[in-house]
Amino acid sequence: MTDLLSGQEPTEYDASSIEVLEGLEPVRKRPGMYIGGTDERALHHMVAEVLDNSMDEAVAGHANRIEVELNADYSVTIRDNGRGIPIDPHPKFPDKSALEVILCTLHAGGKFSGKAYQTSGGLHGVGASVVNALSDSMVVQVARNRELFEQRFSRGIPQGPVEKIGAAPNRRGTTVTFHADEQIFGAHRFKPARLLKMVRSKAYLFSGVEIRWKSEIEDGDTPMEATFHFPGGLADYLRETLGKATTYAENPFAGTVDFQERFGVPGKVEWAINWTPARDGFIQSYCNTVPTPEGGTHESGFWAAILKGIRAYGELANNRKAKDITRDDLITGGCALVSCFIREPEFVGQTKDRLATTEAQRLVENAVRDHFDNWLAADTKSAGAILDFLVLRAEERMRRKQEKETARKSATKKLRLPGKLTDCTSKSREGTELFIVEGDSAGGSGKGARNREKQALLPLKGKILNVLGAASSKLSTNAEINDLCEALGVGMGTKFNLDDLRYDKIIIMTDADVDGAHIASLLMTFFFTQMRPLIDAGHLYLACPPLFRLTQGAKRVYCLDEAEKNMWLEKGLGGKGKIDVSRFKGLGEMDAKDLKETTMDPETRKLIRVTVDEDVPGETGDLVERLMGKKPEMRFAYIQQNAQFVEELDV
Ligand SMILES: Nc1ncnc2c1ncn2[C@@H]1O[C@H](COP(=O)(O)OP(=O)(O)OP(=O)(O)O)[C@@H](O)[C@H]1O
Ligand SMILES: [Mg+2]
Ligand SMILES: [Mg+2]
Repeated sequence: MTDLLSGQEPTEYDASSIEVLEGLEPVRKRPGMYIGGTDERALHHMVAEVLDNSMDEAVAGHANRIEVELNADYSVTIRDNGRGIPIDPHPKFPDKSALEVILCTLHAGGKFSGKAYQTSGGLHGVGASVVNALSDSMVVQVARNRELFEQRFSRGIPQGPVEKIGAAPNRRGTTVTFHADEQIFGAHRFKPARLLKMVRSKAYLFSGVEIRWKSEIEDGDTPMEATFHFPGGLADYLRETLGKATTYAENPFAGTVDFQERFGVPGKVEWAINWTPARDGFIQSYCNTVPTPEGGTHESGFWAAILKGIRAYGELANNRKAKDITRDDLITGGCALVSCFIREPEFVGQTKDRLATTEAQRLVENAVRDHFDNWLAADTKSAGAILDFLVLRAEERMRRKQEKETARKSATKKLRLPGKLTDCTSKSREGTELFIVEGDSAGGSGKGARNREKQALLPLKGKILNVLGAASSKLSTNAEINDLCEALGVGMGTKFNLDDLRYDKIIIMTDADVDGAHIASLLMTFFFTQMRPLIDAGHLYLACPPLFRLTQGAKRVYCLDEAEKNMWLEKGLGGKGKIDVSRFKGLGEMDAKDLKETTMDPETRKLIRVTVDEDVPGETGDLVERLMGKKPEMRFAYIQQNAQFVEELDV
């Protein structure tokens, strides 16, 4: 089709069509980057992306009904009665409809400026196009101006232009039907129960929408048809979640505050919380109806309001012990739902797991605080019960800490600690972390980067490699292994006792290269064979050091791998000038500040909890393989899979 030689006008083969192909290719190559993997969770996330777009349309006030249908062939249809995706030619690509640009181009969307949407879950302009790229068939129908249009795609490639297929006198909106590509997702299939749960929670999050569910596939007692509309919002959601459990407050503390009315900025927050002796506490938070399983600023704002409120109430009630209540006591004891809507939210990571917008903290805290004070004052019976319950929890926690402290003190007295251990100063195990680092150089910047009170460092020499896989008789005579055991305060194999463990988190921090992955996998194998309960109790973690630092003017980002780097290069950081790429060869090359920010500081780092999946035979072997593999996306896939383990609750 090139035409310089033939002298013909290049008509179809123009720059824009090239961009479309390049645009979606990385999505199929590295689905993990865009949809968090190729596993069951990622598959279900495909529905979330399309549903989120309809929810955005509803929250913006343009739709009040959404239908979600799981069809017999496992394709999914999502229909809304919103404005309909625009189908007129796109100003930048005049030979294409906006619909095609949206579905075939990354970072094309109507939610960047806040003109068409005020507080949307969508913000990257990638969701719909990613689903399109990963579907072997996608059909989009748009009813606009009394006419019905349709365009078909396969694996992100249009199968023809957008066409008018009929009249639509009484209807408007968008209908998307997609079938996930088995080349990408293999044998994973949609689970009706899981989809239903997602659909219901969306309906709870926005009372202005009615969501209809229909499934042609049976799944236990999951209904084949249902209609969800919850005018009671989160308060009802919480009541339903808690079921018959007795609660300290008869009615949950629940409410909603419009930021526009209160603070003059767009958005709102809705919340519901109650306390019960019947179960452990939990919090499920959302921003613009997108679940944020890792929390973030809206959650911290919420807890800050509750904490200050309860302490102030304790003071009023002359309960001196109220001041001992900490945020942890609240979190472990309270059952909470928080949903905020803000403009241009900033999330950490591609899958929007944690909210980063700093302003949200202040907005939510201020909004909730007044209401909480009033609520406590108005219902002194509930308030008293909650206060007593929380004080009790605080006392219990302090007693446990005291016990542990004495245990640790006597343990440390008996113990000889290895000379190269840089220990933390905290006297109790609670909240402490041991970073196992590779070599002395990384140890150097680690010392500057750590939090002295809570974070300890143990450098291990490379030669430990030779013995980690060995039988335990050989292990026990090895000096490096002995140092490791002494630092941890535990023995190996049958001599292992979890109660003696001197730290809360054991974090393997190796270079983000093949050697590093090798050492990490050997260490994991060691823990798996010699100290298995430590893994099962959730104490073992992997640090995630970045591979690259990109700077553009004043903007700076760190990238975990090549794919993420390429994504940023393509997208730009939003700063001025050219993008400068520097590659970290090893942890030792990073200065303390960078190391802290990217890898060690609990506020900004990312950690992977190491888990053992019982259902998958040979999982550890496989895991070692994957971590040792040269491909960064393998590592990423592993990260995502573990994330799934933690987040199962928050579909
Ligand atoms: N159901 C819909 N109704 C109306 N417009 C839609 C609908 N679905 C998608 N769009 C339009 O298509 C654009 C692109 O959607 P896409 O999901 O790709 O990105 P996004 O929602 O902007 O951001 P994100 O990648 O975070 O989801 C949206 O910004 C919106 O303008
Ligand atoms: Mg979207
Ligand atoms: Mg898009």
